[in-house]
This record gives sequence, C-alpha cells and structure tokens, in this order.
Amino acid sequence: MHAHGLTKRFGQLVAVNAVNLDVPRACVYGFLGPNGSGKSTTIRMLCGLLTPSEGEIDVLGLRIPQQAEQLKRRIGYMTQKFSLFDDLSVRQNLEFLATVQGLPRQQGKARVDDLLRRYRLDDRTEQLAGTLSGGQKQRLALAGAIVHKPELLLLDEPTSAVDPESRRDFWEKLFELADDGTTILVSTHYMDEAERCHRLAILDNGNLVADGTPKELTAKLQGRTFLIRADAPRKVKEALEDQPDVLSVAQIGNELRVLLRHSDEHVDAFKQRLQRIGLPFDVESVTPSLEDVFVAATRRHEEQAA
Ligand SMILES: Nc1ncnc2c1ncn2[C@@H]1O[C@H](COP(=O)(O)OP(=O)(O)OP(=O)(O)O)[C@@H](O)[C@H]1O
Repeated sequence: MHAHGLTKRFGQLVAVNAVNLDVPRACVYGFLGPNGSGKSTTIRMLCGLLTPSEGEIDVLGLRIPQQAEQLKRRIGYMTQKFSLFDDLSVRQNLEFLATVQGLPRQQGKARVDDLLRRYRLDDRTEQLAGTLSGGQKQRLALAGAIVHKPELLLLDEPTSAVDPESRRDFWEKLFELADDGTTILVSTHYMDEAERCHRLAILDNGNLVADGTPKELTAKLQGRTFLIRADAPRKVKEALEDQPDVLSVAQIGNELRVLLRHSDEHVDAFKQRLQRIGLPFDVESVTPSLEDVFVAATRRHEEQAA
C-alpha cells in the first residue's frame, strides 16, 4: 500500500498534511500519535471512506477512492467503537457479516464455526453481543472484521477500551494474521503497542514526523538519552530546562529522563557540563525508548514550524 502527498482539509483545519506512506505486505504497521493527530482521518482515506483533499493512494493495486468499491471485499476495518449489533447473538453477528461479505451459506457457516473456536467465543455463541465483556466484544469485532479473510486489515485504536491482558491477547491474534500473510495497519497511542509493530509512522498535528522500524527510530537517538537521580529533582529539572542543548526533561518519581538535542556519547562530558548547576545528582546514559523518539520528532517539527 502506498500513499503520496495525502492531505485532508476540513475547512481551515489541515487534519492530514502531505503524508507519504509505504506499507509492505504482511507487515504489522503502526500509526502512533496523540488524540487529534490525524490517525483516524488517514485510515478512513486509505479504505475509501473519506475523499482526500489531495494526494494519491494505491491499496492492493487499486486506486483509491476511485476503485473503493472493488476494495471493500478485500479489506477489513475495525474502529474503537465496536461495530457490533448488541441485540444479535455472537453467532448471529458473525453470520450476518458473512452474508454481507457474500460468503456462500455453507462456506459462511464453516468459517463462523472456525472463528468462534479460534477467538474463544464457542462457549457463548447464543449470548447477545451487547452483554459481552470489553475483551470479548473486541475479539468478536476482530473475528467479524476478518470473516471474509481480507488481505489488508485496518484497525483504528482497537484496544483503547480493554484491559492489558486483553490487549496482549489481541496483539497475538494480529501477529497470527500477519504470519498468514495479512497486512495490518493499526493506530494506537500506546507506546508498548507501537514497540511491537514491524514498522511505524509517528503522526503529530497531521504531519508524519518519523517512520521506520522501532529499532531504526531508537538507534537514531543513541547518545542523547540520560537518566538523572537527584534529591531535589524539581530544582535540577528547572536548571536543566534552561540549558540550550536539553530538548526535554521528564520527571518519573525521583528520576529525570533527559533528552539532548545532539548526541553526547560520553556520560562524563555530560556530567561535567551539569556540574555547573551545583546541585547533587547522579547521571547515567540510557537506551532510547520510543517515547524519546516521539518527543524528539514532535519537538523538532514544532521548532521547524516556528
Ligand atoms: N468530519 C470532520 N469535520 C471536521 N473536523 C474533523 C472531522 N474529522 C476529523 N476532524 C478533525 O481532524 C483532526 C484529526 O482527527 P482524527 O480523528 O483523524 O485524529 P486521531 O489521531 O484519530 O485522534 P483520536 O486518537 O482522538 O481518534 C482533529 O482535529 C479533528 O477534530
């Protein structure tokens, strides 16, 4: 799947700004970004639900939105709001979706039975979907989104309403699907989920500010992340924030996580510069995390825009 110069304007607001994307097949591709960064809008344009203001989209060899109708049977789409019928049973929900997707009766029935088993819903086939727990609803929604074995699955914050165990469980299912050749595009604002993706794109205010594998993205920050322990962390934080080469300081308990603007490979060099602050502290260099990548990418973008 490719997108080039993808832009969506709602009146004055630029919700998605000239985004270029390249999503390889059978890849779990993550969209990471805060609320309002344009993740849903991008996904909706990619599956043909929303017409872009500008840009080109090619999904599974089809031009979107022009050939969106042909795409329908080849993709699955699941949003944070469960697209289930509360008043239908678990089985009826899946059977209904199998019919909508045009599966012949017998084939549809076999597929539904298989999914009920695989998604651990076979002990509650007659329960109304509206009475399921959050995690069960989510499993049912995923089963529903793949009833027709789509080649591409688009998931818009699918785990925002469920507990950590259900999230882990859900991600295992995603990797199973990717192993079977399904391409998966999934948006999230959880760093731990982003970390699991094969590749990811970071969106901020409609702009794509970084993309690559989690490893590539964190490697770029090598030598720029430090952890400081101090008795007076707030004072040290204030002093650090005045330093021109300090991009961000985040307090976590008594520790401060510092992100520098440029690489300072030697902890000793960094230490010496900090000694001028005159407050007691202990510093060590730490491995960059995706959160650091996120902060670095969004701050750089803000500064460039300014
Ligand atoms: N139909 C619309 N009309 C006007 N503005 C819209 C419309 N849809 C989205 N927007 C705006 O576009 C921006 C991007 O929204 P979008 O839903 O794509 O972000 P998101 O990253 O998916 O956020 P969230 O995590 O909250 O779902 C927001 O400022 C939103 O208010």
